[in-house]
Amino acid sequence: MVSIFPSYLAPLREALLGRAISRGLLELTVHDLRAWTHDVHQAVDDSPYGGGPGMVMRPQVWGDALDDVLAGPPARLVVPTPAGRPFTQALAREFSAEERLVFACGRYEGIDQRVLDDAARRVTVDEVSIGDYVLVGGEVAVLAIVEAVVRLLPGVLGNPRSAAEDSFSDGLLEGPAYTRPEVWRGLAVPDVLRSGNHALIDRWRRDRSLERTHRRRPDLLEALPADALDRADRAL
Ligand SMILES: Nc1cc(-c2cccs2)n[nH]1
Repeated sequence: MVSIFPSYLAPLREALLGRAISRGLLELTVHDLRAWTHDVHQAVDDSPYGGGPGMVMRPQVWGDALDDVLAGPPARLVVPTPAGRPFTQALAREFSAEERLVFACGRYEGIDQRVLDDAARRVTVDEVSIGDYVLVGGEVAVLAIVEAVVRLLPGVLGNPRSAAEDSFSDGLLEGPAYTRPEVWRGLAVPDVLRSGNHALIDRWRRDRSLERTHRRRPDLLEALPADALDRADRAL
């Protein structure tokens, strides 16, 4: 990763991801973009051509940084931006199959477009958005993207079934989950979950997923392939 706030990416070395690094399941290197500045002020941005608010990140600095960081084994350049294509679970899976990913953390007003155009001459460049809202910099987006990608790597999650069964894997939202105690503040766990009848439990869970998806994300239902819903699903 390349960022002007390298410490913003420190959380990637905590907990699950930290353990994956120490277990050699992945390698993480954070570079300070200012290492590639040449002036005494270490300027990384400048006013936008054509006027307008904010600053744009300078091509020379980014160009030199990416020349160095993209050198070595082939990599895919991921650039978080509100103007990017949506980052989805499918894209997370695609990224998790890559040998190497390089993340460029820019500021909201963006990196000079020529940096991405020049990089696209050598590597695949993915401008991705983690949602329709505006952050100040790309670092938070990189934290989210890296967590979504790394959890899919073999051996990272304790239980591989989790990644296979989490929300979006079957195209539906995850339904409600419960654990002990059976009754808490007068609220009881649905009886079916304590019935031991796993066919019934699976059906109930599927129904809750369909219900929740229909209510909260009807767009996901529309996007499902025709054969994804069986007769029992459609009866819901
Ligand atoms: N989805 C999304 C990305 C971003 C930013 C990336 C870089 C600076 S701001 N905001 N929102």
